[in-house]
Amino acid sequence: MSEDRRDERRNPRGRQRGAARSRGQGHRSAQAPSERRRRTDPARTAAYDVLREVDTSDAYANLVLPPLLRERGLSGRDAGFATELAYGTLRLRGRYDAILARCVSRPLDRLDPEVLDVLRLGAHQLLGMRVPAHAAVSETVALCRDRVGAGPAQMVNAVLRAVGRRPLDEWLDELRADAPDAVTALAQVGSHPVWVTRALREALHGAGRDVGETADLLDADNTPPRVTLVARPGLVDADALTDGAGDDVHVEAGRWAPTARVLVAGTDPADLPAVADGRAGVQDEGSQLVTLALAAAPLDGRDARWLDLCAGPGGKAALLAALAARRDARLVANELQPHRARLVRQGLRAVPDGVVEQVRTGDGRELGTEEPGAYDRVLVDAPCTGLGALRRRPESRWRRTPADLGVLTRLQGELLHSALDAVRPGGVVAYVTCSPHLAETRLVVDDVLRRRDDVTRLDARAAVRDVLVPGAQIDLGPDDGGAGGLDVQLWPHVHGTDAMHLTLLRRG
Ligand SMILES: C[S@@+](CC[C@H](N)C(=O)[O-])C[C@H]1O[C@@H](n2cnc3c(N)ncnc32)[C@H](O)[C@@H]1O
Repeated sequence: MSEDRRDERRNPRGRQRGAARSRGQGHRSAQAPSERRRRTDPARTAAYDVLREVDTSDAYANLVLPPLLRERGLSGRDAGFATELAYGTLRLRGRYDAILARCVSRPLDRLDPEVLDVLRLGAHQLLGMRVPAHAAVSETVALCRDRVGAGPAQMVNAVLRAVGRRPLDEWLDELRADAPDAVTALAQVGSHPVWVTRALREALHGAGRDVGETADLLDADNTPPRVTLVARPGLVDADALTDGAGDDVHVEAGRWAPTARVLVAGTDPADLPAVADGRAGVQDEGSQLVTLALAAAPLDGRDARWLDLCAGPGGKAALLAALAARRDARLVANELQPHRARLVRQGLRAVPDGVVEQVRTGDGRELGTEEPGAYDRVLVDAPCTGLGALRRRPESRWRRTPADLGVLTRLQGELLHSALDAVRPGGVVAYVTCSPHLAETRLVVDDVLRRRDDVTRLDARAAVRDVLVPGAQIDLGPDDGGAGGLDVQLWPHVHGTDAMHLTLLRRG
């Protein structure tokens, strides 16, 4: 640790902790050595503070952590440690709670939330990071004394020693053996809520895949994705994406989308000039694929006016606009939330003048009535549970509830109806969700189709295959001849993308 960092370690009276001790001039308190308040590690403290903020303010960890690291001057290895500790603990919280419940004498929901978060942080250091057991326990006990108080420190010490007595594999075997059923076992080991685990298992089955893949899917959700960039066609050549960036920035081609490049070295994507000026952006490869597929879907007649019905924050709108520019088409981007509509405008800044007809703020459910039959291609990237992007937001799986589904599926159905009214006869609508949940994907589409006789389902798989990197062989699941054989469902554990769903529909 640098001298600068040591200088920041001051006790509440402004005294520097640790420095006096390292000079051998430590003031001895009247407390026994084991009770003496220890210095606390700033990286662990930062991770703890993030967990508390996420718990008490419903904050997103990935918005809380970076400014907190900056504010406290944490960088390099300390910042990396704090990040892995905070995000890893949030992701694997369900697994650790199942293990901790075996080491704590009372139910976990009777512990103070602050103490439970300290225990989770200790469990992640012991079982999920390569922190030596003695350091994991003693540093976490010190954190407990500093942030929560001396009272629970002894209990934290005893519980963490019990957790550290066995390796992770043994704990997981025990969870599997003792779980009341297979879904609970998967949920505990894979650290997902039981209802989410069940829904993902059903979604795999619904897509014709083996439910035995569920554990791999949960594992993939527990693995932070690499940063994927989109080179917006006509605005920047994908092979020139890193031009003007430092020598330490390296990208490699995406697996599926010709527009995709994966950041394999270098840090902040915003350091790339093409990203800074909007010719490129950060975008999951699955999002790129479904957008490219909508633009490529076969269409007879006019192809001049495209609509993005739910555009905020604008990743797909920017790709659509770049594609529209090359085809002399114009794009209207609609978004309900004014602040997200502003983000859409910002995301479209590199698109040539005249291509974006309008960024409008409004309820997409009304657009079909306001502008019937006015568009040739429409994207409905519907608001959804986001169960397909759990790997991006460490805490999100614990926030969603099954009750969210009822509200969302009604909205999704209404937006799809509106889109089908807004497209001209012969035009194409893409229904997209970043969730594989059957209630949000196939069931929404089937329900809308049952109520209308002017819509046919198109072969979305063929449209996706048409836009792939030349030579790429994509496994889109078995062709069962039904809707599952036409729709596309991508998976993190199979494709390395978010679990995006795509249905393509033609009106008339
Ligand atoms: C999944 S996000 C779209 C992501 C976007 N296509 C992208 O790639 O950046 C769904 C968006 O729909 C918006 N939304 C929610 N209800 C809406 C409504 N009734 N009409 C239009 N947009 C709505 C949300 O505010 C959110 O920005």
